Amino acid sequence: MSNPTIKEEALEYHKFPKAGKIEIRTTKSFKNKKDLSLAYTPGVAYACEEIKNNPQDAFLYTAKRNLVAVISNGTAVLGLGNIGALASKPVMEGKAVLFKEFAKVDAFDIEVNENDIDRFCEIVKAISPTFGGVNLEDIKAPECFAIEERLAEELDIPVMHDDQHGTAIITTAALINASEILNIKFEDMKIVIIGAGAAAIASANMYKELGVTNIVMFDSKGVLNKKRDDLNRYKKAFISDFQDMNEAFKDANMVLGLSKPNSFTKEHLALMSEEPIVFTLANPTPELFPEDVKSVRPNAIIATGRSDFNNQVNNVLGFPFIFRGALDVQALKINMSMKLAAANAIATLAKEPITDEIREIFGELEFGKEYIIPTPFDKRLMVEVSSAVAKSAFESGLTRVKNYNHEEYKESLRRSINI
Ligand SMILES: O=C([O-])CC(=O)C(=O)O
Ligand SMILES: [Mg+2]
Repeated sequence: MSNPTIKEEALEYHKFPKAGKIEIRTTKSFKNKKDLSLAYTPGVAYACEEIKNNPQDAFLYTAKRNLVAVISNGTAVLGLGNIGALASKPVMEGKAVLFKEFAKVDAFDIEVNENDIDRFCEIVKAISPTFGGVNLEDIKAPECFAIEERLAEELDIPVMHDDQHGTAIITTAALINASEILNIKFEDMKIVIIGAGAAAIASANMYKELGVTNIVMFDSKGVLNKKRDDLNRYKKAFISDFQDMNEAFKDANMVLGLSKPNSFTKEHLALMSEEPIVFTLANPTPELFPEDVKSVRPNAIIATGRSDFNNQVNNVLGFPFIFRGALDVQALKINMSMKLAAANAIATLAKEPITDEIREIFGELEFGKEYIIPTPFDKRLMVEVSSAVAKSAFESGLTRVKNYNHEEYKESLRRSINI
């Protein structure tokens, strides 16, 4: 990851003109004594009383309606590992920036010094009244699974572990389009997954929903198969009959890298089908760089998690818009149907001609091997993904709002970003 030019620039970026990347702004007029009496005492007490009598009114009188908590304990930060809560703060502030800039969602970053599952859940539950949604971030597996399951069950606001589902949704969108370009059916695919952490398990679960059955998964100790006696229940769900990497890669149609640099090699790629799908998503340094992939499989469909190559498969395409949609219908949960709706919306958008704005930033892009998913700057993501999520939440009966008009909602999203 060592890159001296960008390092200096990045540190300057974080430091000036003000330390960090976010600040709080007020949304109401606050100029005189009258404003003071409305915003603060005595006026504020009326809003408190309304909420006390009807908790639902918090969505009317407070920022809860548009506020997401980005919560981490810093145990699995990017590909940097367990760097602790404080050191994770730049990433969490970064997520708050993306929420705001891409989807107009307000987000507080909350770094929690707590690795124990029970205590972590208690902390999140205790602070949850503040928020309309909880985005769990960079929490290591397997703890992340129990934490998300419990919080999703016990809270009445949507909870999503971004590294699991944000990433899974994007890799699914990319897989949907890659398989269409290559004309391979999901049920005929052999998929190798390198890594068995949060994102890997969630991606594999979504691929099963698409109809993929032949998945072989590796963790840092090797292939997940019957011989292993050290697997937790999440990994056990993905044991296969394969014995090693060579056998796994033989004629495989896709490899999904969610691991670390060099966790598989060009020699492995050379065993794959002639036109494989190769997603090397370790951040910030991919398992293999695109030029290495191309050197052995020139016809591959390649994606990384980074913004400096084509096909950025990164959860930034998902979480801002998923929460936008979930917040707008006051969703109670984020279920599989909402996630699949998001993945399909992302996939479909890549097939639309790009806008002039995108052309100015990225040059010409056309649906195909070098452009399988939209860029994060595509404003239409907010319209398409958020509305797909909102509609699916409503149809699943998981919303507080009682009425939902899909076309009206889409129109309001378009208006809010002037497209
Ligand atoms: O932050 C990113 O680029 C994607 C992500 O969530 C991670 O790598 O943990
Ligand atoms: Mg993350």
